[in-house]
Amino acid sequence: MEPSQKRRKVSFDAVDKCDSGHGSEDDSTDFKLAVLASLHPDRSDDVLLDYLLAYNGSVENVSAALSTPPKEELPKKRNNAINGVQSSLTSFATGTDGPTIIAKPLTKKGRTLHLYSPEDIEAHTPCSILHNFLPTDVADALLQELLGELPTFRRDKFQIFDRSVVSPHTVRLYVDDVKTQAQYTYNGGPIDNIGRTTEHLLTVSDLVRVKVNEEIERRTKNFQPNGERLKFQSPDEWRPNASFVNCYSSGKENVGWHSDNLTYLGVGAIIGSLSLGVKREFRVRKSLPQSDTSSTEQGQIAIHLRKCTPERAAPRLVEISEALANRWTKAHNSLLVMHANMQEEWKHSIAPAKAIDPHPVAGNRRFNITYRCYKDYLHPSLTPRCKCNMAAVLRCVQKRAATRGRYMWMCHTGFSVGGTSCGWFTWAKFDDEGKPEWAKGYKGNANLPISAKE
Ligand SMILES: O=C(O)CCC(=O)C(=O)O
Ligand SMILES: [Fe+2]
Repeated sequence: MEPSQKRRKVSFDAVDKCDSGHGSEDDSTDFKLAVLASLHPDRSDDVLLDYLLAYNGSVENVSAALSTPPKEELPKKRNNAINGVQSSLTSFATGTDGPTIIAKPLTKKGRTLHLYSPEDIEAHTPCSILHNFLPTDVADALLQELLGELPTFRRDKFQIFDRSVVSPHTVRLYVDDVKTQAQYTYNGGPIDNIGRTTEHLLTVSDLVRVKVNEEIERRTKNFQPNGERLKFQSPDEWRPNASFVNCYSSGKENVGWHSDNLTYLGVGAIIGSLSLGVKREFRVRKSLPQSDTSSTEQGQIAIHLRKCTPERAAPRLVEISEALANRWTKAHNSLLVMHANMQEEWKHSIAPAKAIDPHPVAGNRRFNITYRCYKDYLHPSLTPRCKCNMAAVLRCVQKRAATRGRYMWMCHTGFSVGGTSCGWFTWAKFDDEGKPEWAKGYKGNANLPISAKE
């Protein structure tokens, strides 16, 4: 079969469309969830998943059921509740002095494992979190600035099949060098509200740069095999030059399961993600290849993007409840670092919140500023173009066991409103430092085929 034909499967990257423009996905369940989340933003992912299972995966039937007043009862099919128990992973630690990496998944499909301490988070996910990151006045100034910027934020619009969908939160991309970076595209078209990095975004960018580089070093030394860089991880300093800013203006606003789009970030991407305003729950889960036993996903892990009080730092097995979650110390100002391979192997989301504690300045809003280091050698003027003559997008295969971990360039036009994909794709080649063939200093292809047979 021609590679281009394989790539026509629409489910391949649909969640990307629902997540403000920087995700990737190749799981049809997630694709369906993304469509449903867009159509029913008032329902949580968990509820939508239950409905999907109950209606045998039919998006149409779920949507009809959810739209029918009075609310249709959910047919009983699953007996495992989505929210099982919550635990601190500290209670699973093996008692060694150094950080512990757990080889076996601790989560089962359908369970949420809550991580409260930074130690738990970094030992069990490719993330590290720092609470109270910025000096208070700096955080406040940035928050005020972003509140002033809000009228320029937009909802992403994209097309799934013949349906137009809008993202369940608003976004804006800020770049340091408008002249060259304004050419970035999204969903196969130009981005019409790219802004120049504002004064406070720039001040904070420098603080984030220093901290993220320290965290990369710590991560590499303490958690990566032999204390070395991962394959494709750049040896260069991480220098943010763009920030993708998300605003969730109420508890209903959310972002569905996705991994961030690698097109400009490149392979082994690292992201510094700063939260301001209302606390919200961040969920991560590892993707397992489709051939892996009965389950294709682990249960999800919820990272609390807020400071925990000492008495909550290591709860043992505690029944889950929204009330418990809402009693955590209100914290904006946490910096989450998503390390190399997170985007290739994990997905993340912000689930809708049933209740939120308003923030004294932001009200019901939460901002998330994802500082990104867009590579000059991945500028759209340099990357491959599809048959529509549009800059292609870079994706990593997460699901298919035979090609998992391989990167590809592919046409993305099919998801722009009114657009049709040409179906073009080609496997991508990078050296061990994550550089493509056309980059200065490229040292040869390390991304060899996993399987001889394509
Ligand atoms: O709001 C967040 O914390 C996550 C945002 C996100 O996933 C993204 O910008 O890609
Ligand atoms: Fe993301």
